[in-house]
Amino acid sequence: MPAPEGLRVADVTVRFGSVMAVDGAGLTAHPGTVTGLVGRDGAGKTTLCDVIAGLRRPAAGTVHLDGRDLTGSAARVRARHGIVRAFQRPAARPASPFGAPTVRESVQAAVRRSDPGPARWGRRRGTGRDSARRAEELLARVGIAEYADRCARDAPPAVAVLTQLARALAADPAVLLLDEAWTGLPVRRSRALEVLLRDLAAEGVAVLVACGALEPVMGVCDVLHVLDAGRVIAAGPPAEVRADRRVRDACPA
Ligand SMILES: Nc1ncnc2c1ncn2[C@@H]1O[C@H](COP(=O)(O)OP(=O)(O)OP(=O)(O)O)[C@@H](O)[C@H]1O
Repeated sequence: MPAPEGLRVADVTVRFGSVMAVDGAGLTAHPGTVTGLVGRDGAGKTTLCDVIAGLRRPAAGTVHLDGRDLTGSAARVRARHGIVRAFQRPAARPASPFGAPTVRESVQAAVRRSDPGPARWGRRRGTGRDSARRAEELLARVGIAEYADRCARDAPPAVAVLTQLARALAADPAVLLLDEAWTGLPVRRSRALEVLLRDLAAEGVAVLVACGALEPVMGVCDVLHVLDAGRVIAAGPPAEVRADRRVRDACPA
């Protein structure tokens, strides 16, 4: 059987009024690799990630996963096929009569919600382990087990980012999208995050990380795509991309 192709995004265009946020951009993210999407503030990274996750409809462009055209699919359908986005911050929710959830409850809720569905039968999860145990594994995996009983809303920024990552991992992603995951992480946490992303890639996940600067992702990515004003101006191995003069002009180190 041929190896799965992973994520293929082509010719995506998104306009906000007169602003061309993404201008014919494309990228690939293969299983077993960590791919970086780098560009300065406003380059179009978040908008392109939104398009990939199905949270924003582009004016043009296509999104394929393993050869399957998901361009017109809703976010929940893409998630069932394995395209999972880790958000930077928890989504704002109305106050619950049961009080704000703890970090553990937040991850448990994601585990319970992540029914693989027929599209993904045969993938790793779905062994019948209970959600509580799975949540504990995920908390330990992202390194926040000691914060499990803290209120998720009041957790330190680094713990909030890692809680969102644990929630995304609960869905057993084939493609994991991380937007600005390094923001606010202390050095110890960023090193651990790098190791975790490499481990996920080694398990066959296609990891796609968006970052506002080159240096934080140089050591962890196999391939970088650099966005400038919505266009991909360079793509390739990190060292090659960093040496490109257009990249030095367009992207903070
Ligand atoms: N909802 C929106 N309405 C209008 N303009 C928007 C909207 N979202 C993004 N933009 C504009 O689109 C362009 C790309 O924004 P985007 O957030 O995708 O860039 P980015 O590379 O993720 O930057 P940042 O790291 O600052 O989020 C910017 O000019 C931004 O101001």
